Amino acid sequence: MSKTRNTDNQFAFDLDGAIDAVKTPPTSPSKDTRLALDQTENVLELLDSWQQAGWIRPLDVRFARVIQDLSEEQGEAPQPLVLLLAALTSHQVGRGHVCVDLADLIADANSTLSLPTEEQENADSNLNGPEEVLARVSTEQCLDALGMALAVSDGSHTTPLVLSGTRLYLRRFWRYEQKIAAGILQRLAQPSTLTDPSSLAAKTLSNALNVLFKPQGSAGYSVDYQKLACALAARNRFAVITGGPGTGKTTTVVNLLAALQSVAGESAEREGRKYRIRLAAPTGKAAARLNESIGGAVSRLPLAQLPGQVSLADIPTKVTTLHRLLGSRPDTRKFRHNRDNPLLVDILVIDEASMVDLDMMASVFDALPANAQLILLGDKDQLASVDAGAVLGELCQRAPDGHYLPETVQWLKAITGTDIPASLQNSEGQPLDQAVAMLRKSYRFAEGSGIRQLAEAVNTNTLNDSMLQQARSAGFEDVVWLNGGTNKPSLEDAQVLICRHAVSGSPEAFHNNGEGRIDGNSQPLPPPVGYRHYLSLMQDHCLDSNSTTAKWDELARSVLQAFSDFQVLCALRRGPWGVEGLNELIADHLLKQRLIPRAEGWYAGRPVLITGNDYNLGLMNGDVGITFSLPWGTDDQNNDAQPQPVLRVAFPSSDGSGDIRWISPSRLQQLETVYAMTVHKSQGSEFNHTCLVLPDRLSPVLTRELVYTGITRARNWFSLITGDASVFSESVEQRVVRASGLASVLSR
Ligand SMILES: Nc1ncnc2c1ncn2[C@@H]1O[C@H](COP(=O)(O)OP(=O)(O)OP(=O)(O)O)[C@@H](O)[C@H]1O
Repeated sequence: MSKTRNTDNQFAFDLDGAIDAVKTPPTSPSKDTRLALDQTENVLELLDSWQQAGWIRPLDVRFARVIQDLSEEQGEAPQPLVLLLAALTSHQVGRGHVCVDLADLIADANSTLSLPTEEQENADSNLNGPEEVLARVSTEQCLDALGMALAVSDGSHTTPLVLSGTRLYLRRFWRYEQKIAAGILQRLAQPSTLTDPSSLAAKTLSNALNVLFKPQGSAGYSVDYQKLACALAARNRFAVITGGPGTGKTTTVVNLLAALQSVAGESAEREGRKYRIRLAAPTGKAAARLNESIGGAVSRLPLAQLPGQVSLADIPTKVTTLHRLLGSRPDTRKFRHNRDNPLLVDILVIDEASMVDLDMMASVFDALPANAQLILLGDKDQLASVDAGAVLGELCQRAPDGHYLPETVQWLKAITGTDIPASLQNSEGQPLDQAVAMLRKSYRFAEGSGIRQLAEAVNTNTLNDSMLQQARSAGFEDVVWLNGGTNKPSLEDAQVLICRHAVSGSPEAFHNNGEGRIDGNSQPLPPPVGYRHYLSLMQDHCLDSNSTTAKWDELARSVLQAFSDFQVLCALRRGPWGVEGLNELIADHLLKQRLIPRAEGWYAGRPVLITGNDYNLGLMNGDVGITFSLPWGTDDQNNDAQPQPVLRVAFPSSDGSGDIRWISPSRLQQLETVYAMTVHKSQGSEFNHTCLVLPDRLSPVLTRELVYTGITRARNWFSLITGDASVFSESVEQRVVRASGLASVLSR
């Protein structure tokens, strides 16, 4: 269809069906059926009413109005259906989708848009929902209307909306997707000296991998997936290594970097120059965690046995946040490093890549030199990023089945000596498949670990009665479903349970009272704890105004460490089962137990979560601090007065140095108390003991990915409290599917 300026009349034919449909809605005859797609005013009125009902954001309506204005400026009569689709596309981006697939929208508007949300569904509303408004509009009608609108293009010229097949994008997000796809494809197409197994580089790689990975003995895991992952990632300028908790992503990447430096050290072309490597993570918390684990892994490297004279200095151990790496600037989304000012780096490793949204990933590709290697690490099954996109999940969609081409299989055999299982081979595998590796064995959790079994069962949707029964009866040594025996506890009973558990961690509820376990290093594992653990440490210290800053720093470090031994996680924000309700409930209870001096405002012991990046203070979204009362402050109003205690919040420094930053509460802008944290916010963190609280009814937020992420935040102990026992299994049935075109662009 050619693009011409249109009048409403030209649309009459296309939209007849839609207008008709809205005049006689099939499902809700009592509603006002005049709101229709025949007039621009009607659609704008409808959008306004959806906004007033809280179904869509003011931003979504404004976007539709911008499209209207642009159309009018260009002498085009704004098309009602286009305005509606524009607002819905904007709404979907707000929900984390990259685009709207019109075919999905038309097939099932309700579940595609989640409008009205479950909470709003029960409200007494006379409104026509999208399902009713779009009933009998076909995908073709949408495509025709968009095809004729001047505000829409295929991306080849600048328009606010881009249509690609049946996917409708806001231009910005289409551009991000294109940039990422181009960055990946151009890297996958770059030739590598490692491709020829007889080359010096390939032989060095093979030798290095044989030093780094000793032959595996245990039956059933004779394939060393870590070694395969290293080989695949070494060969490609773009690679992804995915795996569940404790599958050795960090260990693998350290070995990979050592192997690559070996290759560089032996390379005549590089004259022995080693690669410039940077390590980054999306949040300060994730960066700090990698910082902690990577140092140990690097120190265990058998460097002396590696070819190429690799030294400790060649393997970085400092992890930075992506924002810092790219050079974020206050008040702008643009980074200091970009295409015109690329990063000075040969290899960039990004950990916890599931948390990286489309916007940030596009910025990474923008700032990366064209021949720099990018390696993404992460757990593909975790929740997707908070903002739009599910980049890692999409890139790893095919990872479980490998899809390795015959030439990849032969190359892997030559380099690693490993026979790739037939189930992972595919003569029609795609280029991206050849650069994605999945780690399949957990080294952190023992075979019998309940955390591991529960996480796997949730992930594969194979939860069964016997497993649930085992959790209820403390049959696992590390998992307990505290009120699993009650199908529908009263809110009061559940609240009492949550409070008690939050204080003590309920060791008595675990198998053998949580006694007698040993950790991976054969050391005794202390029983699970609750918040009393860190609060007692704070109360029992004997520091005073004569104590040095170093002593206070040391105390803050141990209190912060103790705080990370327990965390209540929940799915929702509002209501008694959400962070807001639970934070209040737990704080009140801790006050009653005299563990904190007050339950509101600022007080010693208050744990806080930073909820927005503050570049001036060097604090990042996700950073956790604990409030202390320090004895050496002075009254700001009266300099001659005796020193008064002052409140300061202790944050661990994000550079992994172990330093403590003491910040005055008045300087902190965006934060919340964090006795309870949403599972979303907990991504990238890990706690010795995690308690997951699920509400008394299902909502769209409760998904398999959320439950899996919640369980896998637990290192040693996991407890579950439910408002309704069935919500646990029912949540696992629901999936997060984000609309996006990245996988499809990459598979072309
Ligand atoms: N091949 C291996 N053989 C024995 N132990 C291993 C192996 N790989 C990893 N480990 C051990 O398993 C534990 C988890 O490894 P690692 O931290 O590398 O996993 P990860 O996937 O990065 O974990 P996370 O889930 O925290 O991201 C560590 O104690 C590590 O030393």
